[in-house]
Amino acid sequence: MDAMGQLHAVGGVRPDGLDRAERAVSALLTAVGQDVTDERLRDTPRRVAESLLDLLTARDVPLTTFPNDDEYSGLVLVRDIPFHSLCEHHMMPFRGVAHIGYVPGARIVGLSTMPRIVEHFSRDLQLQERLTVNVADWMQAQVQPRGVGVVIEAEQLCMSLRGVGTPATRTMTSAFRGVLADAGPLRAQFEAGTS
Ligand SMILES: Nc1nc2c(ncn2[C@@H]2O[C@H](COP(=O)(O)OP(=O)(O)OP(=O)(O)O)[C@@H](O)[C@H]2O)c(=O)[nH]1
Ligand SMILES: [Zn+2]
Repeated sequence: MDAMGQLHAVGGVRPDGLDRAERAVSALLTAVGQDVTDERLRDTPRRVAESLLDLLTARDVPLTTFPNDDEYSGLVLVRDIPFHSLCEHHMMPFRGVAHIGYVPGARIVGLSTMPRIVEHFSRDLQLQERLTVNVADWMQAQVQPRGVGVVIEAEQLCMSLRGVGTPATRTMTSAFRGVLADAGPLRAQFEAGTS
């Protein structure tokens, strides 16, 4: 992160990264019994390598804020931000929605920042809990609001499609900072707006 609060890629392609990833996927598929010389799988290692590098390469997030000249002191809640990420245990997707609320201090933040910051931290091998905390801490550090609340509701496909096998089970995680960390009218408004 630079002095302007802009975030830069956490993943990314090294010069020979794509070729090495493609060879590694080819070896992996062979090891699990697939015939990668068959025409139908011939391009699959390249596609998988490109997909992974795409999913794991974060994009920069410009930080756009404006002076809070009107002294807005209520809750700003951006809800139902769709996202998907990859779990760090199985590299299977988890996906759902994020709700981000904040109470402005001296500055208000451009609303499109919220989906962008969720996407930024989603492009990594993640845990739902860490993703939630990453977003809350970034908002608190960069926007310096009076308070922040982040709730994420997601389905972990590693639980739905394999392992315990519970499709449609959703996990909710939350992180609260500043005035939203304590019980009170603003927190109650956040809870009402996200339920
Ligand atoms: N806390 C947390 N756990 C997660 C997340 N994503 C996946 N998990 C869990 O991580 C655990 C990994 O368990 P392990 O026993 O090491 O791996 P496993 O044998 O593949 O486990 P199962 O998924 O239960 O079959 C499982 O309980 C998953 O449900 C997440 O975002 N947060
Ligand atoms: Zn998993």
